[in-house]
Amino acid sequence: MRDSKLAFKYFYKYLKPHWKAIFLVSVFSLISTFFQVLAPTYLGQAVTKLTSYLTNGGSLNSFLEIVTLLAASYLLSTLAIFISWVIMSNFTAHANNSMRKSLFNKLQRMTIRYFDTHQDGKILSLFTSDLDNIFNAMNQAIFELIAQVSLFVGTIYVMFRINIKMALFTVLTLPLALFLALVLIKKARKYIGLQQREISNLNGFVNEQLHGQAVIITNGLQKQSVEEFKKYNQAVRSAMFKGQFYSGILFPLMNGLATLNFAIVIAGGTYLILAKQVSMPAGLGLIVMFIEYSYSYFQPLTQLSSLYNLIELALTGAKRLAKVEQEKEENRVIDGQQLAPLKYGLTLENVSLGYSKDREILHGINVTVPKGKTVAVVGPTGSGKTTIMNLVNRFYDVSAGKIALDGTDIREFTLTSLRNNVGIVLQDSVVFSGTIFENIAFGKRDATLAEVENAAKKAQIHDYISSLPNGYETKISENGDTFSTGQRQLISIARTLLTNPDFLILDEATSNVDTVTEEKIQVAMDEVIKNRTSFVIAHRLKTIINADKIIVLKDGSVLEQGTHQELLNLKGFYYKLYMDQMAFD
Ligand SMILES: Nc1ncnc2c1ncn2[C@@H]1O[C@H](COP(=O)(O)OP(=O)(O)OP(=O)(O)O)[C@@H](O)[C@H]1O
Repeated sequence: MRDSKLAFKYFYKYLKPHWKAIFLVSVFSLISTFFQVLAPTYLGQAVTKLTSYLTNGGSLNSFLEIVTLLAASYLLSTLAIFISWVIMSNFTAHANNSMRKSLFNKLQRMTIRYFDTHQDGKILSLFTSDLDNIFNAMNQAIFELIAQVSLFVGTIYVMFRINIKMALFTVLTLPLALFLALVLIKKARKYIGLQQREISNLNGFVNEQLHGQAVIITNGLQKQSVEEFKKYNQAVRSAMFKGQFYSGILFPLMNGLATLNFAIVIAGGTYLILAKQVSMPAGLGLIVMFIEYSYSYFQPLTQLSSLYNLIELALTGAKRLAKVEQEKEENRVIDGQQLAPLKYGLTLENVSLGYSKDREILHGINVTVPKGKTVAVVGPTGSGKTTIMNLVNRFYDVSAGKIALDGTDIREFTLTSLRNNVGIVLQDSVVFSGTIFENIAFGKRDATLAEVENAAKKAQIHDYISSLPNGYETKISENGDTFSTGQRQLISIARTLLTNPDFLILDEATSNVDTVTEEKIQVAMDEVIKNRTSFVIAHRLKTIINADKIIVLKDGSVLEQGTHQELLNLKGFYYKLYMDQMAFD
């Protein structure tokens, strides 16, 4: 129930600005219904007039007048529908646009924890299936709901005004129709919600598989992958079948009941004529009129039940989008301090972190990175190197202790000023679709070509870019095929050099690149850390032997620290790590 409230609130928020358009759509749909309800009375009267004219010489002119009114009713009803559709298509596109914009903006403000804990495919589903479902439902449901409900009420009212006995014959099957509609709609509701969840799970799985396709192929895991996929697909199929069955079966059932109703109306009308309760022309007119009415009060039941599927999908989508809107955002510390140029450096004081409450990853870390110095963090995989980087950039906040820049807790700076001054070169560097120029100038949109070239030269990637036929204007495809992993890191280093951050975190990617690129990365790294305060997360120890200080991390605690030589002299854990790597090289 609370979830439905959430969905309605969501719709209210995005439809409220369009209240004038919704009002106009309502007015025109009511006008259309009015003429639709009026038309059968003209139809009945036309039959009565025609029968009178044929049997006892009634006036042909009055028959023609009624036929003209009948045609006018149909025309005006269609015109009103047309106007509603024009208004509606316009405002629903606008409302959907605002929803899409808000979702994208919200994602920009979300914490990294959200992205760590939600699969990409599921997030993508919000844009594809959920927003699409909402758009489809808004387009069809708003008009149809108003039109069909008013048609239902209007038809019943007019029927009883015209002839109570005929009206009673006509509504004979109504209780059964309502009962069936309610039972089946309840069932459909359950399975359509399930269908959405299963589709989202399937999307998440497919997305994950696509990302890991190379691993799947190299390990010959295609078969397992297909087996796993079958389970997700089977779950979707099962929910889809039940959802579609219960919502789809309503349509033929209602049609069947409507046809049965025609027979009841004809029988009822014939009885009234035979019992001499109405004249033959009036009776025939009533039969035609009530067949039309019988159709027009069953039509809303049929339409609403087929709309139900659409509405349910939209409500489920709205619930999910509303929940995303409620997600915790990054605390941007809007009223915080601005970070001034670094004077002393960075300190980690007794820093602990657990991504979850029950498992601490870092335990009381103490590190100082003096201004202009390079501190390298080394340690076995899973020791917490990347986690430290996540903390300095405030992707996550410390569970205990404090990280300070020039003595001020980094939580006191505005997030923008902190992030503008802390540059990051990730191990798995990302390139975006666009030109190479745009990719390097990503953090400094107003950079000139000369500045971009200069950064690329220092990052050892200029020669490669120049060798491409379109140079800096070369378009990079979405998955960055133009560049190898190492080259992507060089692009990322060039990007960082251009923004010239005060403090740098560099997660080196030398572990899976060829020796030539490795050397280039080494030169680029030396260039980017020159005269800069930096943290280097090192996987290959020979890349950081010149660091001013090396922190050796093991199981989330600092085991040893010192210069390369000091640590070798210790003959401890670092010494062993280094010797192992040298032997391997
Ligand atoms: N977002 C996260 N949520 C929960 N646990 C995490 C998250 N990121 C890392 N961890 C856990 O924290 C521990 C330290 O991970 P981290 O990535 O910091 O290690 P690392 O030293 O950088 O490893 P590697 O050398 O393999 O990159 C690991 O046990 C990992 O499972």
